[in-house]
Amino acid sequence: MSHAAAKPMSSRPGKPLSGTASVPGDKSISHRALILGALAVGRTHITGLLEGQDVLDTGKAMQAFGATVERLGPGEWTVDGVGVGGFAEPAGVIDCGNSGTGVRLIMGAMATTPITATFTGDASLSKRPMRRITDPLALFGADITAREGGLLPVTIKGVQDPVPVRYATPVASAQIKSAVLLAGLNAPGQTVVIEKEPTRDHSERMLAGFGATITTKTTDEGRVITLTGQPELRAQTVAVPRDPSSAAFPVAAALIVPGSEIRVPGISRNPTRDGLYVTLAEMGADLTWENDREEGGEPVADLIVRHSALKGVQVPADRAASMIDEFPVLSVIAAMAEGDTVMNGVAELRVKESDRIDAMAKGLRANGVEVDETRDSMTVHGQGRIPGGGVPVATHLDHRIAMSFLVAGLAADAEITVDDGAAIATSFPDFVPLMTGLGADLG
Ligand SMILES: O=C(O)C1=C[C@@H](OP(=O)(O)O)[C@@H](O)[C@H](O)C1
Ligand SMILES: C=C(OP(=O)(O)O)C(=O)O
Repeated sequence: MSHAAAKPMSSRPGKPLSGTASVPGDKSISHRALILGALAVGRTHITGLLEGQDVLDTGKAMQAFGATVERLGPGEWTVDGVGVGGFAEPAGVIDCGNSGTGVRLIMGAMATTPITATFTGDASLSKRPMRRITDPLALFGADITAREGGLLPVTIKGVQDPVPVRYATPVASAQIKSAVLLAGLNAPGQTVVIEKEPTRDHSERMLAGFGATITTKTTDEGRVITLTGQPELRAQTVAVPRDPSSAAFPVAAALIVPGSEIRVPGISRNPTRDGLYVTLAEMGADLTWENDREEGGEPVADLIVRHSALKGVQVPADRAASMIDEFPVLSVIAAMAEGDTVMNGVAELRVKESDRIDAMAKGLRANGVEVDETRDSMTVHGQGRIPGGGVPVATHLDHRIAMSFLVAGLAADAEITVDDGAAIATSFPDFVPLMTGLGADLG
């Protein structure tokens, strides 16, 4: 992704949306399936893998560390793992492209093996904070150098005889938690992560699925996750469920385009990922869940969404982690609602692929929507309409900013343009055909 040419895109109001939106595999689970597959003994077989650039970059990295990663067909992959502690030293630099999850989890996975690796990424990833990962990895004994400010490129000299770590995450972040747990895999004894707010628990679920001993207890300190180090992970069959964060885009479009009704099958109902859906219900969204079931160790259901008259709400800070990637598109939905929507406790949005509070506020204002922001909150003054017709929105290599504004244009009074939609391929390569298949006018 590092040198992709800018790709201006636009969307405009049109007919109601209808049909089935089969969104791709979950990005978080896809990264973890490749990484744990690489650390297991035997051949892991994955179906429904997200073939977005972020995940493909993680697959390439696992190859560079000595695993064999092969594509059998669409979404169907195998990983022949090297076992915990079996990573080989990569011959070249590990380029994680646009992916915070990829780079941070892989740093954790290699830091307790006596090999050296250098990590880079694109212009967006190169601005994102890495000390939050390198600080706890240094506690295991890894020797780490970073560019000034704790930024990429980062070089990690993994430690031969790591010590286990007890670490309280300073911010709610599944990436920090997961990096520490993955490093703890090759440390003797028990590695403990404590998080005040629950964050997505895919690492815990999948580590248990691959045979690790891992427990989670809720205490006064928060969630205490304890992993017993040096397990033999055994290869698994992983069916990746569909991504609720990708589903948020067609769901949002159906809610705000008059006359729409769509079906979105197989959406995760994992409580660590469902904050957007809780919020939408409070706003008055017409959501019907059907066929509750389990897929790939995750609770899922099918969702039917109809266009709805929505009202603004207060989103509490303690819900932020469970919908952290959905705030950009929520701010579009909020603009189409009546009244103010206040999103609290969202400072982490400032260190994603872009400063998402700033990017959404500027793009919405340019398209006639009033927005206020503080360091860790954003308020959208909903007026039941988005005028649109603004100058092209700057997306800053951020897929979710691009998709959010393309959804906004479907319900705006006039066309909305983004300066660059190339980054959409990092998480949702078939976004355009999926949306046009529902009847949307965008591209
Ligand atoms: O662990 C993960 O797979 C992710 C965790 C979140 O990041 P943080 O841990 O930085 O909040 C999220 O924003 C990202 O898209 C995926
Ligand atoms: C923040 C995101 O991803 P990452 O941190 O993996 O780049 C995202 O997909 O919205």
